[in-house]
Amino acid sequence: MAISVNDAINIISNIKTTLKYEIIPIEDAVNRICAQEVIASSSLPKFDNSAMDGYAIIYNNKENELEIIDTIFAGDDNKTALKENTCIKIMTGARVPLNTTAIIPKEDVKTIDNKIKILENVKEFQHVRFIGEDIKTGEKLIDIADEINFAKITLLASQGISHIKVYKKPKIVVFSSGEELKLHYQKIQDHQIYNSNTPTFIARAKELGCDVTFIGQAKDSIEAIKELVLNSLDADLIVTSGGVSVGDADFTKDAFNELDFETLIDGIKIKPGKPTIFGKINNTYILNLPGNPLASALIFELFGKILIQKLLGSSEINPNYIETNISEDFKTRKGRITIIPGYFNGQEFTLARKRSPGMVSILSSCNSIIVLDEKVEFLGKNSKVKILPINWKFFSKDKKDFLTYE
Ligand SMILES: Nc1nc2c(c(=O)[nH]1)N[C@H]1C(S)=C(S)[C@@H](COP(=O)(O)OP(=O)(O)OC[C@H]3O[C@@H](n4cnc5c(N)ncnc54)[C@H](O)[C@@H]3O)O[C@H]1N2
Ligand code: MOO
Repeated sequence: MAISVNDAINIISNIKTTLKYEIIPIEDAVNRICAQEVIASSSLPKFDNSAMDGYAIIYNNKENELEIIDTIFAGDDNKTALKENTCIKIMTGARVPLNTTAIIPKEDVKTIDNKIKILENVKEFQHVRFIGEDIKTGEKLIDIADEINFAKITLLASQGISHIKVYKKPKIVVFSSGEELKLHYQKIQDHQIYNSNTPTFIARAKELGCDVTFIGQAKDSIEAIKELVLNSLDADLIVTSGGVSVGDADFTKDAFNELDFETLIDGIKIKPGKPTIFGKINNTYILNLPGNPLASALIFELFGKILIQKLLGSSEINPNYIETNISEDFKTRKGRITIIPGYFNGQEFTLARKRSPGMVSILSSCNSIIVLDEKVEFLGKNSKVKILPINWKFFSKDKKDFLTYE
């Protein structure tokens, strides 16, 4: 029996996973989920250092002419200390000499022979970068289940960490069933269509960080589907599409049932994609999406992505949203929660017009979805909506003014 969207989300969010880990170079860790805590073993800066090319001085000497007694470069292990009315020439990043209480940028002094005279106002401790002001020893830098991105790699590298423990990528197997389907590289006849779902979910699961295998296309028979499933039981997740409905050739359900399939979801009260099935055989989860391409892609965006976040080992499993307004009036039939794709241009969200569940044309020009409550019948232009981003490298073909605020 079909269950509510919230119940489906709860079931998926609470599945048990057995995460395996591996230790990899940090350069390869981008988009992976961290399987260890990372605690800072050294402070950053490691020592008080200069933020400017200039002169290290004793603040109270700022009105006097100061004799240049030494030069320190970044990386020098210089031990010279400042004495009254002296200064030391210093480069950005170099450790400040003992007694330093201000750095004077080069351009703010006049040099007379081997002395400097300061031309500008000086604040005590200006341009000194203090030990630990960025990172303190013992501070937690990365948590278990955090996703590693380039900026976390900055943290790791800045601590001299070369390898990191991450969860193994989940293994996902994708196949489709349907006698009418041929793969995109096969010859087809007039009564046949290309299988666009399998390449779609292979691509999407890869984008989302999974290790994906395509195992072929099942003929519409219980035996054929069983064989494909049995061959895939070392995977964490099998994603299939088609064969979930009530047609005379919809064998997927029967095949699963003959394989001790534990049903966790048998239909979701949502439009499109109601006949979605989710369950497991042994330790392998199975997401059986409807055959209709838009329906299956939208269901994958809403539920499949949560599932993959879980299988990746991420702690971020709750879809987040952006509030914006819709660009035009919208009418719908109430009664079922509806997923609608559309385009958010940074200011407003425009709902896709062509969005029948069997279509393929629209998602390629959408960047987000909304999930509308079953009570909604009408939304006026400028009504608030909550959009869930699909893929966000948020650039635009149009030039946008992101500098001016009114
Ligand atoms: N009597 C009823 N008929 C249908 C119902 C229903 O409740 N009662 N539900 C409809 C809904 S909703 C959906 S969704 C579909 C689900 O059907 P299946 O999952 O069994 O999928 P198929 O029948 O195999 O295919 C549906 C449609 O999608 C095309 N398709 C399938 N696989 C692919 C693929 N890999 N790539 C591209 N296109 C694919 C297929 O050719 C069909 O046009 O059932 C409704 N019927
Ligand atoms: O899943 Mo069906 O495509 O709701 O129309």
